[in-house]
Amino acid sequence: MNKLVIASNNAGKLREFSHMLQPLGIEVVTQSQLGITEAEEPHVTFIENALAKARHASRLSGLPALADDSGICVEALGGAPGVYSARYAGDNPKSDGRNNEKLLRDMQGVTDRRAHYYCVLVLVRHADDPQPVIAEGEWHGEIAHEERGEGGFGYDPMFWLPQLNKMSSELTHEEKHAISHRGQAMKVLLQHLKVA
Ligand SMILES: O=P(O)(O)OP(=O)(O)OP(=O)(O)OC[C@H]1O[C@@H](n2cnc3c(O)ncnc32)[C@H](O)[C@@H]1O
Ligand SMILES: [Mg+2]
Repeated sequence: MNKLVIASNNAGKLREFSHMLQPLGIEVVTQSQLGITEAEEPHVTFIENALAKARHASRLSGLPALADDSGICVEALGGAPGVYSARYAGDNPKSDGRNNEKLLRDMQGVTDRRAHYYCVLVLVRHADDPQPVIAEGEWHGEIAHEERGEGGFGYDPMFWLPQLNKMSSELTHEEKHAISHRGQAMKVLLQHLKVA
């Protein structure tokens, strides 16, 4: 398998995937480059949404497809926004800026700031693949009291890493991949595929 379609329209994820996969000589094409529209994400679990996205892109492209479903889960909010992270402040249109503002508002006066990112990656070799390759990762930190930093995407300007004394938006690509939910999941996925 040397060509893959990435079943995502999130520019931040796509940047991270190209950093991770290009050095391995895997040719990647994005679903939007092939004119494939976004899949529905109607499910309440990350894994079901990731499978739906991967199968959709593979069916329409005829290629193996890699999907990522991810989000941030905040302890004090009972795990929200979770699977709804991309559309926390509404989906017309989805906006990282408005999501972060809403999260800051919802966390006003909350002292327990613990949160984790979760990512599940699903690779299907063909649309009806009965044995999708599945890998997951978690990354623990805290929700900051204000936004900071220019790197990353999504909730990164709010995700505080106490051990590093940094926001995840202040990490380089390499630093983020070494420890992030997506970096961990990718490492496991590549082990399954015997690529790395
Ligand atoms: O479904 P696709 O097309 O891949 O793009 P999406 O943005 O809708 O992606 P998800 O449905 O998986 O929603 C995940 C959201 O969680 C957030 N998120 C996930 N990983 C993140 C990361 O590494 N850094 C910052 N935010 C992240 C970000 O807001 C995403 O929009
Ligand atoms: Mg999505």
